[in-house]
Amino acid sequence: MALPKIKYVRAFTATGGGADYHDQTGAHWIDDHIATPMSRYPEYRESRRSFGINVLGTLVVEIEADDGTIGFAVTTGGEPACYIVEKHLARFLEGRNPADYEKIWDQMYFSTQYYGRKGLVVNAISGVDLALWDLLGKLRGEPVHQLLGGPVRDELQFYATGARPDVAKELGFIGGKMPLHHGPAEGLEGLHKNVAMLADMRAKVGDDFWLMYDCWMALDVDYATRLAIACHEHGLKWLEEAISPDDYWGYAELKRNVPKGMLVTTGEHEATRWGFRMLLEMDCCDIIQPDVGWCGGVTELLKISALADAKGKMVVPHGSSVYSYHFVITRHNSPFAEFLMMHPGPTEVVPMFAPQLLGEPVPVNGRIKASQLDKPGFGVELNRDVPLNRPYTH
Ligand SMILES: C[C@H](O)[C@H](O)[C@@H](O)[C@@H](O)C(=O)O
Ligand SMILES: [Mg+2]
Repeated sequence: MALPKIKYVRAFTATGGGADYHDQTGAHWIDDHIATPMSRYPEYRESRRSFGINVLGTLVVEIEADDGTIGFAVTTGGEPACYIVEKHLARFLEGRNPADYEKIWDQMYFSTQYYGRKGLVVNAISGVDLALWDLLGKLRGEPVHQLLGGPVRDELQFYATGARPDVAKELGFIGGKMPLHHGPAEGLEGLHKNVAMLADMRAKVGDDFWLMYDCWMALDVDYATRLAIACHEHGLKWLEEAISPDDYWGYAELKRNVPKGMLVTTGEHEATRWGFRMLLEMDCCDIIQPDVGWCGGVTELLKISALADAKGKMVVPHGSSVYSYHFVITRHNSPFAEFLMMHPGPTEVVPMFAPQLLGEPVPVNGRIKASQLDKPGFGVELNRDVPLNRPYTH
């Protein structure tokens, strides 16, 4: 059955949380003195918003077919991503068959390679690719996970990212990943505080609940090694994104340095099959964590995941709501998923991309059943009460 052609591609911005989940107002655990590469500057140490972690905002991509069906997706990118979608990428979609996602992806990537390859440009490509898969699912009347080969398990299980693993345990999650608060610029005193916080949380959750640290690129190999060794007695399951995503050599060294039994993970700020091939072939980590809204979309994540599977590595995508859930449930080497706790405490489960997605499923007792992901496409609709701005047209 011939599918209707793509008629329009439109790009909008939205602010206030959602896909750019760091774009929060008021007191929130996700902006509470968290260590970053900017922590070496005291004026930028207290708040990540102070150095602009939320400067982009959300990119909303809409793709409308000839028959009026609309696929959409949200990711991080804001106004500059809108420009790239409207002025550059749209030409490779309008008039095309929505099922031609391989050729469309190839043309989006290689036409922007001279100024893209990672970051904002690949975020924009990812947003278009996700909207295309949403449209394809809606046109075929199937959830995206079915287009990817279908579930390999009956439910997803989640670990929770946030400042309260003790609450996450009560809520039924399989583990808790905490933000690291102190980096090298805060010296030995900061290192001791990091270890003490883990020890305190271990005492609260008991010996078997997973505890992880997310270091958000803030450390160097020496500090990360010392932190890993000091945290080992408190059962740290993994040290995440400890150093710069560009320092593949540093990750390979850190992975050799950490105590046996502790995992090194990274990848949320890596992009494309080529970037992840580097992480895998240089043995940088035990688990790769691509964000499907930043790494190239579903079309590219399929390739990244197959690379990792061939090397016996797990792929646990960075928290990206339904966009990763539909993928994770179809892959054996993705045995669990991340749920980012976006409640300010966090003491409650709220939809990760709130308020942008209507019908966004949330874990109950730390799980989402495959049957909850059975609507066409990614199974969500754009909340039209969220103010949208279309800064460019073509
Ligand atoms: C909690 C971390 O600092 C980031 O805010 C988080 O978004 C990301 O690193 C994650 O793995 O969820
Ligand atoms: Mg992370």
